[in-house]
Amino acid sequence: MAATRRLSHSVAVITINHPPVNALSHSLRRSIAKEFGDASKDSSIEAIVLCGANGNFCAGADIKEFGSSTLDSVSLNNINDAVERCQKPVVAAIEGVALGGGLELALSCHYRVANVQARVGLPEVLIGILPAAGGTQRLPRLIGIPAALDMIVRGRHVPATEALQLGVVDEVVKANTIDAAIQLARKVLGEKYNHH
Ligand SMILES: CCCCCCC/C=C/C(=O)SCCNC(=O)CCNC(=O)[C@H](O)C(C)(C)COP(=O)(O)OP(=O)(O)OC[C@H]1O[C@@H](n2cnc3c(N)ncnc32)[C@H](O)[C@@H]1OP(=O)(O)O
Repeated sequence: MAATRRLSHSVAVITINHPPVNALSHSLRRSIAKEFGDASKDSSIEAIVLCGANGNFCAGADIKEFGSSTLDSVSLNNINDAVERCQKPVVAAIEGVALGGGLELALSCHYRVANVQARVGLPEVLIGILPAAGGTQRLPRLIGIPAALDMIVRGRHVPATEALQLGVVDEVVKANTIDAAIQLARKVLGEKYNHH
């Protein structure tokens, strides 16, 4: 399990890979933190796309590690804060599911592109915990308190088209989600340079 990084022109594409659903195990979190930190510091990289392997963005915290002491040593909160604070545009490319900590990671990105088949949600309530990696703050800021509360207290999976209407994602595409995310990142970069 690892996060891997490739370059598309000046956009780093970081792929989260922990089959089958890219659950955020301790070792995956450590790998994401390393790849993201390196990409943030690399002056040849102008923007970052985060995506998942195996047809999913990320199903959230690794439930199988709950109760183990590895939970906090590389916290998802620290990763999310670093993503949010990044000076380079960061775009999440969401395929399959972005659930729990997976959606919280995507919410920390500056933009989100989802495949039309994707689903997003904060199902923590269904297993008796809270979206404790920023979801209770970032989601209401993005879509308003009533809609965010509805998602948080029901824990339902929201289809991509509804997520677009709610404002959880910025764009929905039928195919080539990662390419669309790269394009959005390049568009944002173009706008940045046009303003200077
Ligand atoms: C204690 C404080 C911690 C703070 C953490 C910060 C806050 C974040 C919390 C969270 O993220 S909690 C987790 C939230 N996510 C979920 O609850 C998702 C649960 N999973 C599902 O809804 C479904 O599994 C799925 C992802 C929609 C996939 O469904 P599908 O029907 O396609 O496959 P399944 O047979 O259900 O699952 C396949 C396989 O994957 C394993 N798995 C699924 N989710 C997780 C997970 N979050 N962690 C670890 N493993 C997961 C599932 O157990 C199956 O494994 P096997 O049985 O095949 O070994």
